Formats: sequence, structure tokens, C-alpha cells
Amino acid sequence: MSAVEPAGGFRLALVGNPNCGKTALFNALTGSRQKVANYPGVTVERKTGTFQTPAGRAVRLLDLPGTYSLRARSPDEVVTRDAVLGRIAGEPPPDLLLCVADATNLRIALRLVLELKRVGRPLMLALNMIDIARRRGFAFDLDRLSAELGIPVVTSTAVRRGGVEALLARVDGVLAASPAAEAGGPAPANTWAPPSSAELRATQREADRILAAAVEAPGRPDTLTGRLDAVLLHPVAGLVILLAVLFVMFQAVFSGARPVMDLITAGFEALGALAEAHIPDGLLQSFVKDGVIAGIGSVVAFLPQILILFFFILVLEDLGYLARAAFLMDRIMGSAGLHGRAFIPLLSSFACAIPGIMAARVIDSRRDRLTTILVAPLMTCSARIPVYVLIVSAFVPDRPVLGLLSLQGLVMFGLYAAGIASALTVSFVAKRVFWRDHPAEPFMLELPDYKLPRPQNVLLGLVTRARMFLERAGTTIFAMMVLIWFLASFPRPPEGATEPDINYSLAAIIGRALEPITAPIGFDWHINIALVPGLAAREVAVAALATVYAIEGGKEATEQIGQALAQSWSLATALALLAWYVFAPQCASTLAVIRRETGGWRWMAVSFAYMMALAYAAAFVTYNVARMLGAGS
Ligand SMILES: Nc1nc2c(ncn2[C@@H]2O[C@H](COP(=O)(O)OP(=O)(O)OP(=O)(O)O)[C@@H](O)[C@H]2O)c(=O)[nH]1
Ligand SMILES: [Mg+2]
Repeated sequence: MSAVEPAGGFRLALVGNPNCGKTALFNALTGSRQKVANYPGVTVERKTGTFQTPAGRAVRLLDLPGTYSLRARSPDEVVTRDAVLGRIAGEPPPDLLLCVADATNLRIALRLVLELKRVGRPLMLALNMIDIARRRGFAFDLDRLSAELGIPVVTSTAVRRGGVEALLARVDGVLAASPAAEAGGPAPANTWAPPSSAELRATQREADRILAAAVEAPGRPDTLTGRLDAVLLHPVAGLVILLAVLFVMFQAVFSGARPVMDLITAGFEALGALAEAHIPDGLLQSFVKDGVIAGIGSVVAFLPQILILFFFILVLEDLGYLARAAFLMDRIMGSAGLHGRAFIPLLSSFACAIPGIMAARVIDSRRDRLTTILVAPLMTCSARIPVYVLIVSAFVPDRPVLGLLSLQGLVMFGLYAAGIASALTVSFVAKRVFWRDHPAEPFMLELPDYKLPRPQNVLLGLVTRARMFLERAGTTIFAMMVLIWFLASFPRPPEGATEPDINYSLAAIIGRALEPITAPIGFDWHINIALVPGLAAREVAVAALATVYAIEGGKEATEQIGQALAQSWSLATALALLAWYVFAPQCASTLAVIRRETGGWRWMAVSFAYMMALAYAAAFVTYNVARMLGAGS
């Protein structure tokens, strides 16, 4: 048998409608941890993994973005089409197409199966989510289904242990009979051509006939999803609930993390004290204590906040609420010129703009996709949380509003709202001013059934996030801290100097050189030092401020960084910096992803320029208005 195995093993591709459980199956088979969530359009690129079948065959498994047809309208669907048809350079076509279907939702899935048959590759159908289907009372005549379709049909529960064993056993059988195993056998003909709408309708009729013959739907349909949707999709009640959910989320981000945050801060302070006690006074002590510990510690302290935000996002995703939120926001987003499908990319950008920008691949019209990519970085990503929380807790008094809300939480919500409002405004302007002739595209998004969030899934998501955040702290942020400490410590002050050491440093020289540009927006040279390296990653700004004030404070810098800021900045400056951070084009990786996703420098340059202009303008207006209102000192 091994003599006829293709090099690198058999190639198996997972194809299917969006949200049917392909990635869950991929993870179950390969032990990978790719993102699984309850909304269509989670996977937007192809991923490979390997596994061994029970008979010992090595298989390379390909997870693909979901699609309804191989017609391929959007960039993610193009990936699927090309992989299925073997059009990807250097990659032979799959030896077996494993079509995955949501067993409770087979109509379109069967149409895709019929379309896939024309590709001429060995094909097999897995009725996934069979657990849910059985519970709801669906009955399947698998033999009949298999006979009608002319391919093997198995059932699976991708998210349960043992849920894929029958499938695995069957894969062996199919691979043994596949042409790849008959060395030199003739390749079957590929008769697939992009189907016309009429052809798709004909295929759908055939699929409906097979469905009627082989599947018995429950007499009493599932009513839970319907009952929930009657409230959650209500044009008024639904929007109110959505707003309430978002509000609770931001409040929790702000106030829920305090105790853990204080613990982390105390831990890093103890580390700093330890460094002070054990390393002799001098440059090395300053490097370890002010550069590394103060800098990294100031960023890592925000881990709890970031995890709280992700906890909310992960639970909402798994619940199936995100697609509803997209539906609710469609009218508002549509009037701002955004495609309904832009909602999930934009919401993902609350976590980080990078997956958000990539998720825009599900949008088929190029202009709608570009608009989404341009405004995604305006959404408040989690890297802004440290900057916002630091400044808000230093400058906004901690007092209750209307009894139960905190003023600080309210300001935080306002900052998120500012991000959303500016995204809507920018897209509105882009649509009206630049792309006037563009007709609105109809928005279609399948609403998944509600599912109870899976604790393992949420936990896994949190661990992944925590790891990514700490890795960033250990690499990008660490590297920037070393640079900033160096710039802030050299050259050493001259003999008999009276000012703090940092005032004689390279950092001060650079920061002061930028003052003519930043003085009108209220930033002094300390802030300038934080702004430039902050372009690498937003959190660096917090770390940089921590280091700058720690070095400036010298030995007496025992106070927390927030207190240091409150003493040295006016309220107007603090507000201007917040305004700056709502818009500033930041983190080099986001810009790099924009370049990659749009296929050139042009849109990267456009987004950098427009965000920089907005940031400067917003900071300018904020600073000057605040000063006029008396917040200038
Ligand atoms: N109960 C149950 N839930 C499942 C099963 N398979 C997947 N799910 C859930 O269904 C949702 C969608 O799963 P994914 O694996 O992300 O679906 P996908 O086909 O990769 O989706 P796209 O990447 O968007 O095309 C998730 O919430 C999974 O936890 C199953 O067999 N049983
Ligand atoms: Mg997927």
C-alpha cells in the first residue's frame, strides 16, 4: 500500500457551507486549534494539518473557507474554489473532497454536493452536527441518501470525543478505492464550469428532491431560536439589548479587572524593589528596573482587562449572537455606506484590527471590502485599552453616575463609541465623496442557531489571546523598551548637572525636536518620546511613559505611573492624547496587513495619511476646546 501513496500522504480537503463545522472537524482530526465560532465566515484562508487514519495512512488535511457554490464571489471563496479545482500552483488537486454539511440545514449543502460531483474527484459527505439533528428529531435514510448522491455518506459530531470515529473508518475505505491508490489510473474528468443562475436553480430542485426522499424533518421545528429571535432581532428591543450588551462589556473591561491588575502591578513593583536591592546602583540597575521591569510591567498589568474583553467576545461568538448583531446593525451601517457583511470584520477589530481586516475577505464587492478595511483600524482594538485605562484612571475621577454606573466606565464607553462613530462617518464620506456611483449590494447572512457556548472553546480562546499578548510584551514591546531606555539614558548628564538625567539624553533631544509639531496639540517632549515608538505597537506608549517618568523620577520614583501623569499633565493634554489614540494610525503590523490584503502600497498609504490627519485634527480641537473651557493647567 505504501508504494502507491502519493508523496507527503493523501490530500484531503474539507469543503462545505459556512458554519457547518469544517474547522471543528479539522481540529478534531489533526489536533490543531484553529478558530471555531458560531457564525459564518470564521475561516478565511486555507490551513493544513496532518493525521493518520486507523489503517495508518498519512493524510494531509486542508481546511477551507465556507462557500455555497464554487462560483466564488468573494476572495475567501476563491481560495476554496482554487483548492478544490487544484488550481493552486505547486499543489496537486485533493485526493478526496470531504464535503461537510450541517445535518439540520441540508438544502444548500446538497446543492453544493451535486456541484462538487462535477469536479470529478473522489467525494464523500459527512452529516455533521448529527447530535443536534437527532435531538431535534431529524431522521436520515443514509443508504438512500448515499445511493441518490452516488457517494459515501457518514455522520459526525465534530465537537465531541469519538464523534468522528465512523468518519475516520470510512475515509480509509474511500482512500483505498480512490484513483490515487490505483497507481497510474486514468484521472476522472472534471466537467465543472461556473454554473449559471438557471443551472443553480436546477441543481437546487434536484437537491430538494433528494432531501425529500432521504431526510425526514421533525414535525415540530425548533422553536427556541425563533422565540429568542423574536426579541433579540426586534428592531427596537433588539437594538436596546445590543447596546446594553456592549455597554456591560466595556464597563466590565474597565472596572472588573482592578483587583487582578493591582496584584500584577504589585508583583512587578516587588520585582523592581528586588532589582534595586540586588543590583548595585548604576546603569545596569536602571536598565533592569526602569527599562525592563517598569516598562514591561506597565503593559502586562493590562492583561486582565484584555482577557475580560475577549471573554465577552468569545461567549457572544459561540452563542451565535454576533450574526444577529450584524443583522440589527445593517440599517445603521447601510446608511453609512457600509456593507452588512462588514459588521463581523468590524466587531473582530475590537480585539485587533488584523483579524478584522482579514475577515473582510468575505465581502465580495471590492469597494465595500476596501471601505471596511479602511475603517477597521478605527475600531477600538485591545491594544488601546492600556493607553485608555491609564489616562482615564489618572484623570477622570472615580465616582458613580446615576447610582450604578462609574464615570470612568462611561468615559471608556465614550471612547469606544467615538471609534465606532468615526468609522461610520469615514465610510459615509468615502461612499458619498469618492465612490458615488456604487450601488448598494444586498446583504445576506445566514443566522446560525443559538448554541450554548462551549467552555473549552472559550478557555482555549482566552489562553491563545493571553499567550499572544505576553509574546508581544516579550518581543516587540521588550525591544522597544530597550531602545527607549537607551535613548533616555544616553548621553549621561554633564558633571554638576542639576536637572534630571533624562533631560540631557538623546530621547529628550528627539522629543524636543518634535515639540514644534506637537505643541499645538498639547504634547510635550515626554509624550513625544512615547508617540514615535508607539507606532510599532500602541501599548509601547504606556511602557515608554512608565520608563521615561521612572528615569526622570530617579530614586524617588516610587509613585505609580498614573500619579506621575496626573501631576505632570494638564487635563487638556490628557484629553488630547486620548483623542489622538482614537485615530492615530498605529501598529506597523496593521499597516502591513492592509498592504497585503489590498495588494499594494496605495491603500496602506491612504489609510496611514487619513488617520494621521484625523488624529492630529482631533487632538488639536480637543486640546484647544479643553483649554478654552479652563482645563489647560
Ligand atoms: N453541537 C455541535 N456543534 C458543532 C459541531 N460541529 C461544529 N459545531 C459548532 O458549530 C459552530 C461552527 O463551527 P466551525 O468549525 O467554526 O464551522 P466552519 O464550517 O469552519 O465555519 P466557517 O469557517 O465560517 O466556514 C461552532 O460553534 C462549533 O462549536 C457538532 O458536530 N455538534
Ligand atoms: Mg472554519
